[in-house]
Amino acid sequence: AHWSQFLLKQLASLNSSVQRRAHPPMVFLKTHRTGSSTVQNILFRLGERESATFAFPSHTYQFNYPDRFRAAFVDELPEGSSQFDLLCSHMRLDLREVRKVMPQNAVFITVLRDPIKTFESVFGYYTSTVPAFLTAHRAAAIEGKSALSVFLDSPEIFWDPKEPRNGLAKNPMSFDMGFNNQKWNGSWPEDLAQLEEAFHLVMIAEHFDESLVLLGALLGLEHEDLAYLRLNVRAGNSVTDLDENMQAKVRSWNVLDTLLYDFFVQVFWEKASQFGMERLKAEVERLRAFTEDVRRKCVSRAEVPPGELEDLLRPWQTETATIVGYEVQGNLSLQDQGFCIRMMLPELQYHSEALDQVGLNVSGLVLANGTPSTLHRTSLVEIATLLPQTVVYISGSQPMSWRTPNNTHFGCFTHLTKPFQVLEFLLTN
Ligand SMILES: Nc1ncnc2c1ncn2[C@@H]1O[C@H](COP(=O)(O)OS(=O)(=O)O)[C@@H](OP(=O)(O)O)[C@H]1O
Repeated sequence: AHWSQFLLKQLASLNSSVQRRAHPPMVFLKTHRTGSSTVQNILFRLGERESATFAFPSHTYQFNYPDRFRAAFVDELPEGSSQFDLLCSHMRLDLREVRKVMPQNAVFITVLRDPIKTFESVFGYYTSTVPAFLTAHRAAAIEGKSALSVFLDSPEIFWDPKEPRNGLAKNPMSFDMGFNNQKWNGSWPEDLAQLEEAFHLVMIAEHFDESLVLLGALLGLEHEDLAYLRLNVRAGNSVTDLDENMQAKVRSWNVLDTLLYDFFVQVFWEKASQFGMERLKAEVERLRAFTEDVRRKCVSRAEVPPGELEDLLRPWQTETATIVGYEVQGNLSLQDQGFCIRMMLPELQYHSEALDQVGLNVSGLVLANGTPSTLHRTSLVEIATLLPQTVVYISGSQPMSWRTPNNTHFGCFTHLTKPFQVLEFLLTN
């Protein structure tokens, strides 16, 4: 309740100084395990501050992944908005469908990471949701070996290309970008050329700060907009060190991702040289100095294990990976607190606690009058505290989400430690 109240206050001050968007609309293709949550957090903050209209998925926090994106996956345009300004949730790209939703002048951005690091991270993080990985994990447990090395010894044994949930099991970045990720085919060069044309900037995780400077130049952003904390980081003991032999195996299993990455690294340096290499270097130094100050101001402790984090600041964990987070400094002014917390707020909490509060503010007033009819998207916790009588049920296919019976309101189980207790509470009240 404490945090929610705080965020509500923040919202009130936000609403009183609504700033219109000064940037072109934007699509950020959120690729998996590439640093994309860090970029998304920058965009969430920007969009929130400028009262952008987000194109959010109508269910949970991603667009029916791993299905290919369809315009129908997007929630309705809110009343009073003439267009979507920002789309930045996980999806498997379909350019034509995205263009149906976003304005014509939308800027397209994504981020790619070294394919070896990406695959190691995807494997470690999504072991239990990708069937190919899970089977290898079980086989390895019997043999007492590392799951990744068992998988890489003979990936084809574990990988059923017809199983849609195996999308991330081979060339995960190519999969997210909408390619046929199974094998090279004749349409690859053409698809790649099309992507190069469509994307104004493909950020490179290994040159993250350089990427941010280019992003800033593209969108006219200040250092304050670009300061960031690395989000969604695995604890050291969840990361598998790969020797050269393993690295070679990862590379050959993910040869399309290697092609994709190498191609866009080259495109990246072309953009950088158009910007000016000396200028880029100087800007990166300034951005780093500024970001260092912000970090000192905001963070009292980094790499905090999940068990020691506030619910609000605890990142989503998977069965096989521990994700660490941050503790916020005490003694900050309310405004600084709002800024710092947003910078460390994990994706799911940002969705449910900050962005959906635009609706909550309205509903808060409406609730006071006892008519919940305009209650907008909000978190289950808020509903539980504010409106214990509301009948909320869990939609069968999405165990992480809930919605009201008339389908007008939904949310995600995000920072709840014991979601089912809350559900029980709701049902018995
Ligand atoms: N700024 C920056 N630069 C480079 N790398 C970064 C950055 N921020 C996050 N990370 C690393 O990216 C991994 C998390 O990626 P995502 O947020 O895209 O993951 S997710 O698919 O949304 O779960 C995760 O990688 P691993 O720790 O190797 O798993 C993060 O450590």
